[in-house]
Amino acid sequence: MTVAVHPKINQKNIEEIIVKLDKKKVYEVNQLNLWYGKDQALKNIDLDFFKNDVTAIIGPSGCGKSTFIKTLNRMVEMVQGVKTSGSIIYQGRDIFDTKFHVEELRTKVGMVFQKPNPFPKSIYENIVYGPRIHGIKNNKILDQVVEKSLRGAALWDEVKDRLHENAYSLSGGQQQRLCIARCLAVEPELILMDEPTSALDPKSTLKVEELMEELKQQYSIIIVTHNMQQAARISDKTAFFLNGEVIEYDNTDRIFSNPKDKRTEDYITGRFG
Ligand SMILES: Nc1ncnc2c1ncn2[C@@H]1O[C@H](COP(=O)(O)OP(=O)(O)OP(=O)(O)O)[C@@H](O)[C@H]1O
Repeated sequence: MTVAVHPKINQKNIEEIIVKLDKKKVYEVNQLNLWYGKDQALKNIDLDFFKNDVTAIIGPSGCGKSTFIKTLNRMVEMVQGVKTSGSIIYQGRDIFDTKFHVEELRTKVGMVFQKPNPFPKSIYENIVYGPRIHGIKNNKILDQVVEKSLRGAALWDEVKDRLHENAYSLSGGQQQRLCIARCLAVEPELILMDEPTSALDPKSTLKVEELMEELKQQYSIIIVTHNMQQAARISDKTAFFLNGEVIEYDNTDRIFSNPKDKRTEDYITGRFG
């Protein structure tokens, strides 16, 4: 028996279709628009993010990368005069639905910022802060959370003998991994990272990148980065933003080897940005 196959379907895209069907969507962004007062910063964004993928958001300064990532956990609403339209579905639930409390969303979706921002407390207290808020009081359990989170952030071996020292005594790269550990301590499902290595030296950057490889086994990660090599090294998918729009979204190897849009090509080859 012969099976009729559409001429545009070949072995390669059959494999891609199977992978897509297999992968669970974590976020579905539909026709998202965002305005700061009268200025529109995001325009008609349609993007799907998949479980256990690292997705990189790239684009020139001011194109809306940070605004977009801060919309995913509703942090952008802290800015006065912000208006949005469209929908963002997280694991089947509309994040703008009043029944989906923002605290619950931010527990499921952790965030790591550009500059390491530990609390002015001990390493230990930084990690247990979130779990304590969630009602964990038992010291033995908190000790376990601290060890597990620091191991998860590849920092345990470096700090296990100084857990009660102030977090500010750590190097910048260690502080950033502490912030990742603090994020892991509340057991998120997905981690948003806004240029997490831009304030770090190359050695610490490499450590955080290696850590992301580990983390993606368990978490989905969406990362904003200015660093094209970093996007190419660590991500499965890449979205290229320009002037608040998504110009191209595809598998990272395709974006970097064979972009469809001339503007993507110009950006990744350094012609602007
Ligand atoms: N709090 C704010 N109030 C008003 N406008 C803002 C605010 N934050 C960002 N914008 C504007 O929104 C647009 C997108 O900015 P955004 O910071 O999201 O870009 P970006 O791509 O992350 O830039 P960069 O790479 O420089 O961090 C810019 O025009 C910026 O001026």
